[in-house]
Formats: sequence, C-alpha cells, structure tokens
Amino acid sequence: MRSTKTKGLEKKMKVIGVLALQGAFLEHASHLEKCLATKNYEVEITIEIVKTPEDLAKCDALIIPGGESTSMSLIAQRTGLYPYLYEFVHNSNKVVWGTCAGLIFLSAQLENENALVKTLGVLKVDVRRNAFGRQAQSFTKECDFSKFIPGCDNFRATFIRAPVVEKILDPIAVKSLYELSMNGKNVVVAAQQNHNILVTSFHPELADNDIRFHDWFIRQFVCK
Ligand SMILES: NC(=O)CC[C@H](N)C(=O)O
Repeated sequence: MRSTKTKGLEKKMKVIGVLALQGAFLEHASHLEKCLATKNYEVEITIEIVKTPEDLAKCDALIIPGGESTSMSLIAQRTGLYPYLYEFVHNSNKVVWGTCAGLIFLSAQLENENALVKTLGVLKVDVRRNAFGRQAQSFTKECDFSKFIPGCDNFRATFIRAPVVEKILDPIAVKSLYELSMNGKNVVVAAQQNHNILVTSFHPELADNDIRFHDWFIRQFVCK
C-alpha cells in the first residue's frame, strides 16, 4: 500500500481513475476535483485520466462514465485496453463505478441492443439499454437517496438515454440501492455488487455543483 506523510501523519494513498475512451469523463474528473478541494478524506487521493494500460495500472478505483457503450466497447477492443479493463473490474481488490453506459459495459447480460457491445461481464444483472426511450425521453428527477446517502433526500439525477437493471441475476452479491417505477414494475437504477462495484443509470457528474454522490462514493468505496 502506497502512503504519504502529512504533518507527521501517515496517510494511505489511493488513485481514482476515470476511463477516458469517450463520454462524460471530464465531468466526473471535475466533480472529483471539487470533492478533493472541499472535503477531507482519511486517504490521500489523486485522480488519473485513463486511456492506456499504464494509466490503469496506477489505479485503485475506476469510474466508467456515460457515453455510448457500443463505442466504448469498440474503442477498448481496438486500442487493446479491453483485456486490462476486464482484469481490473474482475479484481475484488479494485473499486469500480459505472454510470449509464458504464453500467452497460460492466453488465453480464443485455436484454436488448447487444450485438455490438462486448461487455466486461462482471456485474451480475440483466440490463435493458435505452429503457426510457431515445434522447427526447431523457429527464432529470429529484431523488431521495437518503436510505444510502445520509441526508441526501433531494438529489437531481439526470437520465440520458438511460439503461435500467431489469433483473438481478445474483441477489446475494447485488443489492438494489434505488428503483423507479416503469410500466407498472420497479426497475433498478442504482445498485451495488459486493463491497466494490457501484452502478447508476443516471449521471451524478451532471448534477450542477452537487458533489454529494461523488463524496459518498469516495467515502463508501474508495476510502474503505
Ligand atoms: N448517457 C449514456 O451513457 C447513454 C447510454 C447509451 N444509450 C447506451 O446504450 O450505451
């Protein structure tokens, strides 16, 4: 474990990577920077923009951002990064957070539009892509996440051509954190697998100046 000394106190160091093949990676980096600038954590955190296996090798945690999962998957394969990503996300000592397309990329099973996406297959769920429809059906909803983020009862969650978890394939490993009602049934839009994998259908990185979700991710997953 890497460590650093500040004022005589030994602090563990952790590197949070943001996968930068395509999509909203800069927005995640910006929210993480705001967390580091305004909050105190028990570990020393640095942020790494990840494009190569060398970048990924530095990381303890990885955020896979929103974008287009088909493009993300194809770019990962063409750049040769795919096997390194596969190994990383299947390593239980690593932390991973997939948002939107990142959720799709991590999933074991796709209900639809699966022809061109080679997923990383680690998240034991069945996911429906574009579950709410196309871009025109994208929306922002104020959500009460206080059941798992204390006090966070009014988070403005943005859903952009969002996927949903239609079925949890391993209910021991995967816990639903938040659900929405869709066509008379509940669908999962935030979930955790074991202690180290978080997925959200929505984009906390697009919540203007609201870093509560990223702060919770750092405390709940990265600092643990
Ligand atoms: N905002 C997003 O990441 C959209 C995901 C995209 N609709 C897909 O299926 O890959």
